[in-house]
Amino acid sequence: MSDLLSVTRAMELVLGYAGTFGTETVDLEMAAGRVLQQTIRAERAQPPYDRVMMDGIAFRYGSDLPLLSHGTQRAGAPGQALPEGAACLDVMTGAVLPEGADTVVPVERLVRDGRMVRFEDGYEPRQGQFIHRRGSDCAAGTELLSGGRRLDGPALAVLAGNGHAQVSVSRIPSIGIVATGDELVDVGGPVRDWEIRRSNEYALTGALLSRGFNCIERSVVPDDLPLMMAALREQLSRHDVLILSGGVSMGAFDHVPRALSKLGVERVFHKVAQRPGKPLWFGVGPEGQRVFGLPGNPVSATTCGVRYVMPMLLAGQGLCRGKTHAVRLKAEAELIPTLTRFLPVRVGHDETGQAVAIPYPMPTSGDFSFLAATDGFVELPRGEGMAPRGTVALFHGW
Ligand SMILES: Nc1nc2c(c(=O)[nH]1)N[C@H]1C(S)=C(S)[C@@H](COP(=O)(O)OP(=O)(O)OC[C@H]3O[C@@H](n4cnc5c(N)ncnc54)[C@H](O)[C@@H]3O)O[C@H]1N2
Ligand code: MOO
Repeated sequence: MSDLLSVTRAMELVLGYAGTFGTETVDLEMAAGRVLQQTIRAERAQPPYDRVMMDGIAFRYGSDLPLLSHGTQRAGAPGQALPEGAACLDVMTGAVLPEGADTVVPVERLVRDGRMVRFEDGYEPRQGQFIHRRGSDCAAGTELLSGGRRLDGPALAVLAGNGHAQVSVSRIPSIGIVATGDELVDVGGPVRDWEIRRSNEYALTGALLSRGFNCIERSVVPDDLPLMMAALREQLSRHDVLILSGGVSMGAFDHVPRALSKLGVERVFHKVAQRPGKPLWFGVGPEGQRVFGLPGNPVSATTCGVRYVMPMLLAGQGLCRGKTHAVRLKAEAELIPTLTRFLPVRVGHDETGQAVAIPYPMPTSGDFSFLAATDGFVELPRGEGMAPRGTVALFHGW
C-alpha cells in the first residue's frame, strides 16, 4: 500500500476549500450558462387566463347549429363576451377565451357560409376542448426554479416569463493560469529545437470555458525563484484561483512549492497516489486564494485540471456535478497496485444504449497529441492485475 494521500482524500481536502465566490446580479441577457442563486416563483397563475389553443371559433357547447360569428377575439386584446344563443366568436391561438364560451373548434373543421358557421360532416367536438385553463400549469407563487442550477434555455424562458429582467447568480471567480518552464515558448512565435510550445494553458482554458469559467488570465513565469516569486505575488493579488503548471516535482529548477510557501500560500497537500499526476500540489493563499500546482506533463496537467480544479470551481458555484457519469469498460485495463489510475478513454454506447469506455492507454504522460483522440478518462482504483471488461467506472469528460 502507498502511504501517499488517496485521490478521495485529496478531493475532500480540495472541496473543503471550495467555499463560494459570492453572488452578483446580472441582466437576463448575460445569464445564460450562469448558476442561479435565488428562488424563482410564478409571478401570476400560469397561464394567466383561459387560453385558446387553436385558431378557430369559440362557442357554448350544445348550441344549435349553424352558429353566427359575432366577430374576432385576437390574442393581445381583452376578453370579449360571447352573445347569448347560437353564437360564436372567431378566436386566435393565444387569445383569451371569450366569456360564456367553453369549447374551441379548429378552423380546419369548420364549414363557413358568410358569418354562418357549422362543423364538417361527422365532426363531434368534446366539451372544453382546446382550452388551456387559467392556472393549470401553476398557481401564482409556485416555486419554479431553485438556486444551484445552471441557466439553460428553458430556465431563461421561465425567468423572462415571470418578469425577471435581472437575476442573482454565482460570481465567476477570476482565474490565473500560470505556466512555468524555461523551455516553453508562445504559440505564435518561433520555436527552436530545444524548446516546446506552451500547450497546457490551452487544455485548461478549454476545460474552464466549456464549464462557463470565462474570467481567465494566462501568463508565464521563468524557472528562477526571485522572478517566479515576483510574478506569483502579482498573480495572487489579481485572482481568486491560480492554476500553475509545471515545476512541482523534484528537479533542481522546480521552484513552485518553495515560491508559493515563501509567499504565504499554505500547502494543503503535495503528491497524491495517482498516475498520472502524482506530484500534484494544492494550497491556500493568505487571502483565501486557491492555488493548484499541476504537474507539467501535458496529460498530467490536463487530467488533474479536470479531476480536481474543475470540481472545486463548480462546487464554488453551487453545482455538485460536472461532466461525470458511470461507464462500463469495453476492454480490460491494467490496474496499478499502489496508485489510482486515470485512464484516457473514448466514450460510446453499446447495443443496449449503455455508455461504454474504450481505453486509450497513453504511452507517456507527455503525449498530448494522443489525448486529443479521447473524450476524457476513467478512474480505476488501485489494485492488482486487470480490471475486467464490463467493469463500471466513473468517467470524467474533458
Ligand atoms: N526525480 C523525479 N522526477 C520526476 C518525478 C518524480 O517523482 N521524481 N515525477 C515525474 C512526474 S510524474 C511528472 S508529471 C513530472 C512533473 O514535473 P513538473 O511539474 O516539475 O513539470 P516540469 O518538469 O516543469 O515539466 C514536465 C514536462 O511537461 C512539459 N510542460 C511543462 N509545462 C508545459 C506547458 N505549459 N505546456 C506544454 N508542456 C509543458 C515540460 O516541457 C516537461 O517536458 O515530473 C516527473 N519527474
Ligand atoms: O504525472 Mo506524471 O507521470 O504521473 O506525468
